[in-house]
Amino acid sequence: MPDTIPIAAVSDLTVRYGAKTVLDQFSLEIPEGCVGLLGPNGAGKTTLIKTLLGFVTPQAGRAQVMGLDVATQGKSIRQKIGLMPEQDCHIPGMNAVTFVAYAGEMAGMPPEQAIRRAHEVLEWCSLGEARYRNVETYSTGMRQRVKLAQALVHGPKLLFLDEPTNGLDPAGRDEMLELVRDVSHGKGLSVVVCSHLLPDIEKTCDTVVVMRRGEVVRQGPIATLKQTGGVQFDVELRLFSDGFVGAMQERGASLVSQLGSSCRFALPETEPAPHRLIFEAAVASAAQVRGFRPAERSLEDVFLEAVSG
Ligand SMILES: Nc1ncnc2c1ncn2[C@@H]1O[C@H](COP(=O)(O)OP(=O)(O)OP(=O)(O)O)[C@@H](O)[C@H]1O
Repeated sequence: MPDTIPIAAVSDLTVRYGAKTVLDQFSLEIPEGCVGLLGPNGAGKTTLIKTLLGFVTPQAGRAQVMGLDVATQGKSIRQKIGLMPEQDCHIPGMNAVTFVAYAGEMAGMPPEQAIRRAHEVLEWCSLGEARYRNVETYSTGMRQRVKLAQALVHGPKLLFLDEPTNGLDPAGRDEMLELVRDVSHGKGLSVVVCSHLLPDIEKTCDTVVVMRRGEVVRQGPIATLKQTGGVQFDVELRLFSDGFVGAMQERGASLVSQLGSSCRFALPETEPAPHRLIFEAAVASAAQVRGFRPAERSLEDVFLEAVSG
């Protein structure tokens, strides 16, 4: 369970579309901070977000966002959150500043305040110079940034971003990820990012929730999920040495992988002092060890393991 206060919590939630059950007695606490919501297509991520926003009515269970009940306080929730949807959401014929200010008014801001904030937030999204242009004339990168601006204009405490880097080139993607990181780590907002791009999640999020077929199959801080439990170590040798591998094996370790002079070993789970074992093997085989550290799995490994189980 997360050790921070949940920004959203659902318990025993069941959501069906007709005869199709998408979430079945689903429970989850989303911690504060920047959280990645991952899962294969059809896992139920969008349905969960729609339910949290009060757009989909569950058949059973409870859901709360920032302490507000989704069933009875949907409007208050929508005024306190920002949503950057996956699909375009601009209004044809409207320029960016008018559109973003309109989004602010829809969230309950007085018109003058909404227009002032629209200018500020468009400037922050690097759209200051283009703010009087119709959004239809924008490039894909600019459209993504105007979607972020409309989600931020009313100063939400929680932001939902659905595929924020969709369709962006590498430069646009970096720019968007930097904005997301700044929002979540520099401005103190909680952010939930839905993305299929695991590197994007690693660059922006602290924790992840992995869903599969309407269930949570992994959850926790990315750094913790990537650990191999301290049982595996990466050892960097000056030169690869069969003698060193043999000496490690004699001490109960096994070679997991090798790339050039880098070797990954699985150590006995009961090994109390991995560093001593590595030094002893180096001395016994006259190999030069340049460094070693507990091995980490990639987020992709964590994800694949979670969704294939
Ligand atoms: N309005 C709807 N009516 C019927 N079925 C729906 C509806 N919306 C979603 N579904 C189905 O519910 C399941 C979960 O969909 P959902 O969009 O929540 O998944 P997702 O994890 O967000 O997927 P993706 O990554 O593809 O966006 C899918 O099988 C989808 O076809």
